[in-house]
Amino acid sequence: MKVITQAMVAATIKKRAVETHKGSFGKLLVIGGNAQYGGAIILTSSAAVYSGCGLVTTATHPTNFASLHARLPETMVIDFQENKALIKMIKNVNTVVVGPGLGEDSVALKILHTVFQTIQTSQHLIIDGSAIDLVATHNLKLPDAKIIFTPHQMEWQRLSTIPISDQTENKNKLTQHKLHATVVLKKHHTEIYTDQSVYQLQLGGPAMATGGMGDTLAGMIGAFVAQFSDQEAAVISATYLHSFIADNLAESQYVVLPHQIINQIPQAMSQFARK
Ligand SMILES: NC(=O)C1=CN([C@@H]2O[C@H](COP(=O)(O)OP(=O)(O)OC[C@H]3O[C@@H](n4cnc5c(N)ncnc54)[C@H](O)[C@@H]3O)[C@@H](O)[C@H]2O)[C@@H](O)CC1
Ligand SMILES: Nc1ncnc2c1ncn2[C@@H]1O[C@H](COP(=O)(O)OP(=O)(O)O)[C@@H](O)[C@H]1O
Ligand SMILES: [Mg+2]
Repeated sequence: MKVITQAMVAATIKKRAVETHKGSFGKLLVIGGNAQYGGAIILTSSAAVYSGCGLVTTATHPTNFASLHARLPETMVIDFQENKALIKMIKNVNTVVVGPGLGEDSVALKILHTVFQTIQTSQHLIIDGSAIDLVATHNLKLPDAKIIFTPHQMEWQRLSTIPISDQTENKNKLTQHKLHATVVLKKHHTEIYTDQSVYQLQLGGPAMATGGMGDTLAGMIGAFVAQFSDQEAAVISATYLHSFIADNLAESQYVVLPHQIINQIPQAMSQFARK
C-alpha cells in the first residue's frame, strides 16, 4: 500500500492559468437530500463550490431549496423528482455525485435508475451514501462510466459482502477489480483502491467522527475530479486535503464540524498550489 503524500497533492493542485473561465473548471451535478437529509446535500454542494468546481448544480427535494440557497447562493437547483430536467442536467455536466442523503425509498431508486441509464462512458460518477446501499440492496447493474464508490466500512460490507472484520487489502482489491470502479474505503486511515494501486491515508482522526463528514468528502472528490484531468490524482488529493484541514482544526478543537472544513478548503488549496 502506498502512503498518500503532500507532494502528490501539490502536484495535482496547480496554480490556475489566467486565460480561463468557469467553464474551464468542471461542471458538476450533485444529487441527494430528501426531506429528511437536506443537510447532507447542502454539505456536498458547499464542499464542491468551495473546492473550486466551475459550475455546481444541486438536484434535491424542493423542501431544501431555500435552506440550500441561504447558505450557498453559488449553486443552481433542480427538483430531483423531475425526470426530464434531471436527464437534461446529467447530459450537461462532466461529473455527477449521487447519494448523500438521497434515502432508499422508491423515489430514490427511480432517481438512481435515471442516473445509471443516462450517464455516459466519458463521465465521472461518484456513488456515495444511500446510493451505495441502493446498489447493494437491489443488486443494480453498474453503468459504463468512470465510477468512484465512497463507502464507509459498513456500506462497503453491504456492497462487497465482506464483513468489516475481514476487509483485508487482498479481498478489497478483488472486489474493486470486479466492480471496475475506484473505491474510497472510509475509516481511520482511509484506503483508496484504483485499477493501478492501493493507497493509504495517514491523516485524520476521531475529531472527524461526526455526521456529514463523508457528505463533505463526496463534494470535494466530485469537484476535484471535475476540474483536474487525472482522476486518480484528483481522488487522492481531495481525500488528503479533507483530513489535512481536519487535523489542523483538531489541534485546537475537540470535534471538527464539516462546515468548518468546507470554509478552509480555498485557503488550503492555495497553500498547496504554491508548493
Ligand atoms: N445532515 C444530514 O442530512 C446527514 C445525512 N446523512 C445521510 O444519511 C444516509 C445514511 O448514512 P449513514 O452513514 O448515517 O447510515 P448507515 O446506516 O449506512 O451507517 C451508519 C452506521 O454504520 C456503522 N459503521 C461501521 N463502520 C463505520 C465507519 N467506518 N464509518 C461510519 N459508520 C460506520 C456505524 O455504527 C453507523 O451507525 C446517507 O445518505 C448519508 O449521506 C449522514 O451523512 C449524516 C448527516
Ligand atoms: N476516527 C476517525 N479517524 C479518521 N477519519 C475519520 C474518523 N471518523 C470519521 N472519519 C472520516 O469521516 C468521514 C465519515 O464518512 P461517513 O461515515 O460517510 O459520514 P457521513 O455519511 O455522516 O457524512 C470519512 O471520511 C472518515 O474517514
Ligand atoms: Mg456517508
